[in-house]
Amino acid sequence: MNMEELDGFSGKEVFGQGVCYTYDDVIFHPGHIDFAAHEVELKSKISKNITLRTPLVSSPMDTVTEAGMAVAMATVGGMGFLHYNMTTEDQAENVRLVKNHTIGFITHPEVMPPSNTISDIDEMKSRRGYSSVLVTDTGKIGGKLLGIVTTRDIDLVTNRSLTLESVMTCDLLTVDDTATFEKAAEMLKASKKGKLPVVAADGTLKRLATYASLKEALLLPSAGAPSTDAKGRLLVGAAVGTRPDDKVRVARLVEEGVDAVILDSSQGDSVYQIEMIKHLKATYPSLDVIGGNVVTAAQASRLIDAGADGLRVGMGSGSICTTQEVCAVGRGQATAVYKVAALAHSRGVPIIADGGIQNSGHIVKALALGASMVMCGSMFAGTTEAPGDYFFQDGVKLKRYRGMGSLEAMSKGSDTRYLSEATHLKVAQGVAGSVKDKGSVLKMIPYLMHGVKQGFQARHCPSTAASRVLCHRAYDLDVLMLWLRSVLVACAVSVDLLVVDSGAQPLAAVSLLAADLGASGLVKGHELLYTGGMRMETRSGASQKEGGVHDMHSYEKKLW
Ligand SMILES: NC(=O)C1=CN([C@@H]2O[C@H](COP(=O)(O)OP(=O)(O)OC[C@H]3O[C@@H](n4cnc5c(N)ncnc54)[C@H](O)[C@@H]3O)[C@@H](O)[C@H]2O)C=CC1
Ligand SMILES: O=c1[nH]c(=O)c2[nH+]cn([C@@H]3O[C@H](COP(=O)(O)O)[C@@H](O)[C@H]3O)c2[nH]1
Ligand SMILES: [K+]
Repeated sequence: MNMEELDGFSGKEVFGQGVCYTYDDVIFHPGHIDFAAHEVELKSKISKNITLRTPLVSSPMDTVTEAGMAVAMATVGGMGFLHYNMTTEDQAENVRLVKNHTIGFITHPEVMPPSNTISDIDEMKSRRGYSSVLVTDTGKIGGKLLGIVTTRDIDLVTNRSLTLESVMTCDLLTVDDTATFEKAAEMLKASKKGKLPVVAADGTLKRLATYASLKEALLLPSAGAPSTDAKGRLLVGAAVGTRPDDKVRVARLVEEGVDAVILDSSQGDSVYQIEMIKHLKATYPSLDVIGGNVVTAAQASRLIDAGADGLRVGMGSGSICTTQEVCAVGRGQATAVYKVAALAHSRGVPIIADGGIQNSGHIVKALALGASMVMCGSMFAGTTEAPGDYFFQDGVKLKRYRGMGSLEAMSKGSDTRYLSEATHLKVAQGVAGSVKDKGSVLKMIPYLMHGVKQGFQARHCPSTAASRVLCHRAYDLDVLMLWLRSVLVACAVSVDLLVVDSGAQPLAAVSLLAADLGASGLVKGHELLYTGGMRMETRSGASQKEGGVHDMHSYEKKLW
């Protein structure tokens, strides 16, 4: 029995044909299931020194990741990367907000000064959806707390030009800022109030606990532990550029405690980026620096040589990207991930598959093809946590989503990056548009991850298989040998017991070495990939069509 008798093809065969493929072009063969989906462990590295429980990160785009998204991503075990289409001080402030966040509290509630009017709240409600505000002397968080205005204070008031000072409730139940989440939850429950401002000893407003935020924290669908640093603060990353000013920017972000930076470029293999990586690694040895974007082994190799702790892979695959159309460079994303991962794996550097993710199947494919982490833009755009206000168009609730290389994003702040120094011409490499409201990422991600676990279960990438004996009974010896071969390929170096009974119903038992114990499903998946045990094929146009919904008069696609 040899490899040729296994059905399908290895990654090396599929991606070595002179054609580049994307996620929808490839499909994996299922394996044999002998463990439950929830046993699949997806913890994985984003860079050499940072491991996340959920292998998902949000893209540094100005319609995707600011502090609110970064907090939510870290809350569910992933991580957010703050965009840098804002001043250094604003970005540093965003890092600070994430680092100071306590799960279950709202770190930046809506606050107004007492001189504002009820109509200001009406305007905020139509824009942001919130209908209560806290009133402080400065109109900001950190000011002295004076009162609260909720719907009950203003619903029946016809004169909307009255000041908040004249309608606010001043007799407030508050909690001091040293209180734990549990204490705040107890107080809210006992008081039956909806809002509990957190104040310092000097009466200044620190944050807010609400019935809804506590309920969310308590009832999240098995979110598990958040991503935290050594001090227990949420992890946060940030994007920066490769201009001289960006060195000053990184210095400020490091001061605020940023955990990793991404050098944000469509073509990371440049002298500018190599110089920046060397500078950052020499100046901040404990800061993880992620280079990119790259799509070839040669590009990856140069950035790894310069000292990159991780790499971001993808060029033109993003939903809002027009780089392949405008510049004629890029690569099909499945091929890019496979090729860069194969090189980076051999050098011990994790890679992030960036862009083109439309569903949980694409996440499975990215991870199974060698990525350790997946970065999404459009998937998380339009969620509650994404920056920007909701608006209605043709009765549909939408939020803006745009490429960082779109004219709209460039004119917001990154002009200097795009103006060709000699000609001062702007050429867009992305589009601006909108996406539908998707609710909260706190709800979306647990479902997405369960889909991914089912994918790894079907593909047979157990995280705990190493701790058990695998048994298989087959109706003939040939089929049994095929099964055995696939197990041996998957676990090539860790078998310590092998029994084959070739009786009427042949049976094989394999006991795997405990040395592998604790290896995640992802590590197992990569082992399968590089030993040829991950079997796959490309899909014809017709088979892709068959793989989607077809021949229905009408249907509703609901994932959870
Ligand atoms: N992943 C993808 O497929 C793509 C992503 N994007 C996104 O758009 C944004 C901008 O990407 P880019 O235009 O590639 O940004 P970039 O900042 O890397 O490059 C802009 C221009 O500035 C030049 N440059 C950079 N550092 C320099 C230095 N120190 N001195 C002189 N010139 C320097 C670059 O060579 C390039 O011509 C990023 O957010 C990126 O993620 C844009 C296109 C494609
Ligand atoms: O060609 C491009 N022009 C742009 O303007 C642009 N903006 C972002 N990106 C990249 O797309 C990724 C997000 O892709 P998705 O929406 O498919 O998740 C992001 O993570 C980026 O890698 C761009 N690419
Ligand atoms: K594209």
